[in-house]
Amino acid sequence: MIQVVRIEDAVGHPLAHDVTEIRPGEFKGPAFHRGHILSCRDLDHLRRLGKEHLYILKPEDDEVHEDDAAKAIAGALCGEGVGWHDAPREGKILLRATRDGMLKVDVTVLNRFNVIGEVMCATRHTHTLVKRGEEVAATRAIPLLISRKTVEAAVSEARSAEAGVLQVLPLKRAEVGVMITGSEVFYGRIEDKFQPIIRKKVTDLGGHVIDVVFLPDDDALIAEAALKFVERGADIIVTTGGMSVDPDDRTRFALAQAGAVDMVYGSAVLPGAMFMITYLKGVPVLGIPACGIFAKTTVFDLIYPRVLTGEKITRREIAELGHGGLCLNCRKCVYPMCPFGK
Ligand SMILES: Nc1nc2c(c(=O)[nH]1)N[C@H]1C(S)=C(S)[C@@H](COP(=O)(O)OP(=O)(O)OC[C@H]3O[C@@H](n4cnc5c(N)ncnc54)[C@H](O)[C@@H]3O)O[C@H]1N2
Ligand code: MOO
Repeated sequence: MIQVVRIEDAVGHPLAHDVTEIRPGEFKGPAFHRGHILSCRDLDHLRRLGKEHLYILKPEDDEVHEDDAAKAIAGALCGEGVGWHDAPREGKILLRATRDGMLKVDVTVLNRFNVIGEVMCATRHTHTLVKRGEEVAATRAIPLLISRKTVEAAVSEARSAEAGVLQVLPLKRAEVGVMITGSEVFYGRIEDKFQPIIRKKVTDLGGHVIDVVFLPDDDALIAEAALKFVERGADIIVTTGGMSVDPDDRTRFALAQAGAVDMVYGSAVLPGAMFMITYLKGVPVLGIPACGIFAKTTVFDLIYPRVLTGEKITRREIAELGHGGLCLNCRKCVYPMCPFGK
């Protein structure tokens, strides 16, 4: 139950909720905290905040205070690698990464949770790379007193996500084998431009390049080199070039001959329509088309971190990249602070 009283009559009573003050460009936050015992000295301050009345709360059994609702739903939303340590502020809880890694949001369950009404959770995009301590989401109840049934429905919806609606998955420090294909590079007709690009992308995400091998457009040699990397214990193999439509583009055929399975060739992303991912004796092999030497960011940057979390990439995961998968080729690339891959 909520009772309204004039602020003068609330003196000596605890505040029912945080009272917000906003001074543009200067401050936004609680001027008074829930539980603060109101004194005469507070009255002018409250009037400056536009408050002439306050609530006295007497929650019924079937009602929950916003702070308690926020704690219940936050607990239900968090999976591994996500948590919070601060008390609710103005009824809201900020959820943070408790380790470095990739934020994974169960968007389907998040949408079902937010459709319930009277509760909300706003998140960063799924698959964003985050550092320990960074904000990943925030959640709260909308009313000051919310029905217990609604909180229970929200908690149960959030828990329907097996691993939690929000997780931060650690990235494997991968040992990566790199195969640079193309007879023009192998025979020295042109200088290789791929090696430094791949090395940087691998090391930036904590990986180590085992070796870089150069190969002509020859099925048998490409197949043999890939199998050798598997034998040498590579966690991931990256191949470059030879991914499009001419007869010398052999990489995907060579890998199939080597025994690679679950191959997805072609992606709903530009740059990177000619991308390939396949699995050779369980080792993911990522084929980067030659656009990777021209464009700073490609489908590789979207998929590679996911592979480092151990996610199995199928046609479905590649297809889902189509929405938001068009890079605008900005003069100065600011990825990931742009719509690409979101
Ligand atoms: N008629 C069509 N042409 C192209 C298509 C298509 O569908 N129809 N796809 C285009 C797309 S999309 C891309 S991306 C590229 C993909 O090319 P490939 O991965 O097959 O690359 P290559 O044919 O082997 O080489 C293309 C170009 O890049 C140079 N290259 C390759 N590797 C290196 C390297 N390590 N260092 C320096 N330069 C490299 C190569 O010499 C060629 O000039 O195809 C489009 N074309
Ligand atoms: O694989 Mo290519 O992007 O579509 O240039």
